[in-house]
Amino acid sequence: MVSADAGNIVQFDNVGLRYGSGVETLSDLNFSLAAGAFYFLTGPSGAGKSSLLRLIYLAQRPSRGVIRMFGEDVVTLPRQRMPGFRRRIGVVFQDFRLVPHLSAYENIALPLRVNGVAEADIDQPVREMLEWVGLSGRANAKPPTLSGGEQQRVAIARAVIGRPEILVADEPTGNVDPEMAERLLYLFEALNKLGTTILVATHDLHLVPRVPSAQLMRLDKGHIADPTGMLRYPPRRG
Ligand SMILES: Nc1ncnc2c1ncn2[C@@H]1O[C@H](COP(=O)(O)OP(=O)(O)OP(=O)(O)O)[C@@H](O)[C@H]1O
Repeated sequence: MVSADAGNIVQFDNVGLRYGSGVETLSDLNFSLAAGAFYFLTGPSGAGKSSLLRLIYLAQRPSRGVIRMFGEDVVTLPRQRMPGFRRRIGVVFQDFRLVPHLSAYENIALPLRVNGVAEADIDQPVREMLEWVGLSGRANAKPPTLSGGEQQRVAIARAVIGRPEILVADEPTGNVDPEMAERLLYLFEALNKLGTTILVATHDLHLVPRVPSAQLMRLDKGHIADPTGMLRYPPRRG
């Protein structure tokens, strides 16, 4: 039997998030993200974009509701299964979050080392990633000596070297110039064409038309505005 969420990589049912005892930061979120699609998440400052992304990359549990990732309920997921789920989700941050005393090469290799990949199987994928993001010549450079755009490309390479099924990026172009922002989007688009689901939170609405296939999710005061109904499940077929 085909379940209602077939084809969805993320599904939120009546999800709410409250920090402390205040009002809910996110309320009544009901949406799904289709595997292989490209989404922009926009909304004013404080709307809850980063909070929503944290729920998706499993850094935060909701206060209520059900979140399914890859078809499984992650709210009740046993703790020991979390690392396995996290490996399927790549994350890119506005402030890069690279390890400053490690070279670009070592930063990109880090997820493989953490996951216990044999040393002999590390060099080739890291070199391929460096080439893909156009930084083969900067392999030995440490993050403080790299430009913002270069650091973000290292961060993207690190996020995708483990071949995640979904890549979540929180304002990834916020600290780079417009030309570099375009270049980063091009990388996200290329990944998407290879089948990776992409979710990019951004203030910058200029980026949206740059990806003609992308769908727009707008968050306002903790609610998702979905005027076209595109985000509802079951996903549209054909
Ligand atoms: N860890 C936290 N503890 C308490 N409140 C929080 C926490 N994280 C976020 N908030 C609050 O939740 C609301 C939404 O914040 P969030 O960072 O998710 O919004 P955002 O849309 O990403 O904003 P911005 O675009 O400015 O980054 C804000 O009012 C913020 O102060």
